[in-house]
Amino acid sequence: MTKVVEVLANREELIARSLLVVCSQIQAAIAERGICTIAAAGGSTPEPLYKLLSAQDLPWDKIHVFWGDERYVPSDHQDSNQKMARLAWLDKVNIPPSNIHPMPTGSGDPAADALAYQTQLQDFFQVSEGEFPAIDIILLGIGDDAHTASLFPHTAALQVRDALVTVGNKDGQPRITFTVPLINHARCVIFIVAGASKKPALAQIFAPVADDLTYPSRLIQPSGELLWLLDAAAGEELQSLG
Ligand SMILES: O=C(O)[C@H](O)[C@@H](O)[C@H](O)[C@H](O)COP(=O)(O)O
Repeated sequence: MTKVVEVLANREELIARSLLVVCSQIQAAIAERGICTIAAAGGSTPEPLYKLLSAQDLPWDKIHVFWGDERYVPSDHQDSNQKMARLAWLDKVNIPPSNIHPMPTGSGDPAADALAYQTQLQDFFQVSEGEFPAIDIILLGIGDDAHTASLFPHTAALQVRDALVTVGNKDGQPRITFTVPLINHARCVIFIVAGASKKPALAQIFAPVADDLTYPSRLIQPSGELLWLLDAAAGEELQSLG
């Protein structure tokens, strides 16, 4: 694993740097394999990045978009990560609809929808049961509680090691989420974190010793590249880490 921590002066510079990094990773994946697979993060931080991505001249027909997690709501719900990414980004670029792979949330059974997405991933990446595909880029954020994707502290999802996708739990509300092993098999994981509210969580995530189940982002230790892109409000005390 190669781990890089970059602290940018402010949120605007963080998003500008994130755009450069993501576009570079996309171009490298396409150059190497003719295709790029990228998993979008939810929440509010990445939205301005998605807006900038929508203005990029990229070979969208070679780019496949997945989601690392999804709230268990209809795709037109205000809380939908899919809806946010479509409005900010995917509705504005010439990407084939078949290149967009949203997490299903419509069956009324989160476990069934998680399994359905897992099957979609296995079919797309041509992997067998027990195998984990290497997604080129997985974008992540962290919560103030150090969760990432929908891997919340002290939830069952943190322990799942034999599935690609599972059911997350936020305060009793179901989510669909990538599992820790699927994220850790990515070629490149990029955390994009902004705001002073994330400082306490970052201190625990980067601490030499802390409880992984209490601070789930600690579990993200990919075999490939790990990039932490932070604004100073969140990461000023981590400047020297690499
Ligand atoms: O579905 C979600 O909400 C995200 O996947 C979640 O993990 C998010 O990345 C963090 O909660 C940070 O959210 P903000 O970017 O809004 O701070």
